[in-house]
Amino acid sequence: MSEKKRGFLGRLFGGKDDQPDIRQETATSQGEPDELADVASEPEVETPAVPEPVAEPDDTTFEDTETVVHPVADMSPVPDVLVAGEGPDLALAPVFQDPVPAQVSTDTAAEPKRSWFQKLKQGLSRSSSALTDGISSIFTKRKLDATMLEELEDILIQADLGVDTAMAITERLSEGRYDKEIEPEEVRAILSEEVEKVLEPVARPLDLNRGKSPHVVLMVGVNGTGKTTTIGKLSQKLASEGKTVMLAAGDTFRAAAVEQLKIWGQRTGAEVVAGDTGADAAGLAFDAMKAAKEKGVDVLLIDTAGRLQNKTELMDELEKVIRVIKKLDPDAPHDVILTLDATTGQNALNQVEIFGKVAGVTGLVMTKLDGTARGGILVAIAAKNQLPVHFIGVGEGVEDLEPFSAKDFASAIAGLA
Ligand SMILES: Nc1nc2c(ncn2[C@@H]2O[C@H](COP(=O)(O)OP(=O)(O)OP(=O)(O)O)[C@@H](O)[C@H]2O)c(=O)[nH]1
Repeated sequence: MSEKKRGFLGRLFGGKDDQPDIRQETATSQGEPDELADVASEPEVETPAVPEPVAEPDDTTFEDTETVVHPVADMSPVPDVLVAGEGPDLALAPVFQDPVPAQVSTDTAAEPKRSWFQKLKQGLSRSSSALTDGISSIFTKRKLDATMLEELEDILIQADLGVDTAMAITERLSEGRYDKEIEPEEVRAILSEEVEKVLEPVARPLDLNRGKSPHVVLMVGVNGTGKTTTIGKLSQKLASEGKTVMLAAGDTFRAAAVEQLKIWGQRTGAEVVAGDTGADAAGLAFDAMKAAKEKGVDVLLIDTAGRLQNKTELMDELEKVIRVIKKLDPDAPHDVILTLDATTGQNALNQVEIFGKVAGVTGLVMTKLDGTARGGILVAIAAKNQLPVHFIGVGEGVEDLEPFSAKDFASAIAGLA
C-alpha cells in the first residue's frame, strides 16, 4: 500500500491520531468541535448535572392522597374525555371504547398497508440518503485513494455514526482495495455489515414474561422525546398479545400529557391511573402499583415527566418514584426504559449517561427516526453503551413502533433493498 489515510483525529488536530482512547470523548464532550456535532441545529436540551448522592430520605412518603377507584357509574358527569378523581384523589380512569379522540394519531388506517421494513426504510430515508448520496458522490469511477477515504469518513461522522464506527468502516474498505475502482454498492454493503456488527449485541427484545405480577416498566426521558406516545404504542402491542395493561400518568406536570395517556388507555383498552396536575408523581406510582397488584394486571407502564430545565427536581422526583415503587416490590421497576429522540443527535449520548446514573436505565427506545438525517446516532449509542435497544419508532401512529432488528436497521440506513 503506497498511501496511508490519515485518521479523523489526525485531520482534526493536524497531528498523528495515536490517541484512540479520546475519540469517543471528543465526539461527545460539551466542547466538541463543530465538525463533530451540529449542536446549533439540535433542539435545545439542557443537560442535567448528575446530583450528588443524597442520603436516603427517611420519608419515602408522598402527599397522602387516598386512592379512589371510581367505577364507571361513579364518574358523574361523564366527561368528554376522561376525568380523574376529584381534588387530590387519584382515579382509575374507565375504559371508553369510542370515539377515539382526534388529537392522538392511533392508526394508519387511511394508508395502504406497508411491511415494517418498508416503513423503516421510508422512516430512515433522510438518514439513509445523507449517507448514500455522499457515498455516490465520492465513489464515481475513481480509484480508491486516501482522499476518498477521508471524505467517506467525514460523511459517516456527520451522519452521527460515531468516530469509531466511521473509522472501522473506512479501514475495512481500504483493505486490499487501494488503487482499485469501487462501486457505491460495495461501499453500502460494507457500511451495512459494519453497522449490523455494532448493533447486533444491543438488539434485545423487551422481555415481559419474567414471572412478575405486575411487570413494572418505568418510562423516563427528556420532555418531548416520546415517552407517552411510546407507552401508548406499547400498550397496544401488549393488548394485542392478550396481556392486561395498566397505565400510570406519572407526568403530573403537564395536563396535556395526562390527557394524552388517558386517550391512549381508552384506545388500547388499558386502565389509566391519573391524578390532578401537580399531584405527587411518587404517590401516583405507588397507588398505580397497588391497583395493578390488586387487579392482577400483567404489565404496569408508568409515564414520568421530562423536565430537564428543572433538573434537580426531575432527578429527585425520579429517584423518589423508584424508591416508592420498591416499597411494594423490591425488584421493581423491572425495566427502566429511556426514550431518545433521534433528532437530538449527539445530545442523546449525554441523556443515556445521565438517566442511566440517576434512574438505572435498563433499555432504550429510539423515537422519531422518521424525522431526521441523524438516525446514525443509534449506532454511536450502541457502540458506547451496550444498552439493549428494545424498540424504534418511525412515526406517530400506533403501528410505527417495532422491536429493534439490527439487520433491518443496518440495511435500511445503508439504502439496501
Ligand atoms: N415523527 C414521530 N413523532 C413521534 C414519534 N414518537 C413520538 N412522536 C411525537 O413526539 C411528540 C412528543 O411525544 P410525547 O409522547 O408527548 O413525548 P413525551 O416524552 O411524553 O413528552 P413530555 O410529556 O413533554 O415529557 C408527539 O407529537 C408525538 O406524536 C416517532 O417515532 N416519530
